[in-house]
Amino acid sequence: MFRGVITDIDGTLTDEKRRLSTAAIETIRRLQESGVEVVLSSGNTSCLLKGLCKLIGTGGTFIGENGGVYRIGFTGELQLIADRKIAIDALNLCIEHFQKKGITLELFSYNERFSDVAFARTVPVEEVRSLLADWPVDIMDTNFAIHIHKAGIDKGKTFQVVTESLGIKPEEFLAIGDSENDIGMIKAAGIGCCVANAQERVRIISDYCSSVPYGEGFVEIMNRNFSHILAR
Ligand SMILES: O=C(O)COP(=O)(O)O
Ligand SMILES: [Mg+2]
Repeated sequence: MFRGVITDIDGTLTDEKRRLSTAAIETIRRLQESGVEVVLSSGNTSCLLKGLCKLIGTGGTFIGENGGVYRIGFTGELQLIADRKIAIDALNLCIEHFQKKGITLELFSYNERFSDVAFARTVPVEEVRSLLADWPVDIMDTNFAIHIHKAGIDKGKTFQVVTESLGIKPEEFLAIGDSENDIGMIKAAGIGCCVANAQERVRIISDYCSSVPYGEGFVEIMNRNFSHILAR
């Protein structure tokens, strides 16, 4: 029986417009109140995640910026896994490169990030990847944004750090996501799941994929794995 759930947000708890599924929120609340530790794990910023933990009703632990930051519970201090100097240098190269083409990158929450940078998918991610091919950075396409961070930063690695603090083994967690930035945690958990709208490279490494997309897919997988709690 799983003691924890680590879940992605955009595309997993939300719909394609990033609107949170109310059914998913209700499911998370019932799991958390029944003693299952629900951890939010996202490319989003820590300030958004702090609010989501409180308003959804998790235990307060989250991973943000694709693994660049995390917090344990509601009282933990925000922890930084890596600073973002190299990410900013890489971003500046991209800004210059696309400006020459008359394209201005739309940055997401630049001032609220500590470890990565993120911008709108108005440019081909493969062009960003080839531009930065020799840089010590990782580029993540989450279907909602393009992220650049120091090489090696990953939700899966930070998940291992978080589980140690929580005293719950990674194999006692169910992980669920939709995009390439979730692959590390999906592989590291006891069971790795994805929603029906997941990228193909996520589906092929998942133990189980829901039959319906987005937040309803999350609920389907929770009902399947926590029926002893949710079927009541
Ligand atoms: O921040 C993003 O780009 C997507 O966020 P997610 O990791 O919760 O899907
Ligand atoms: Mg996602």
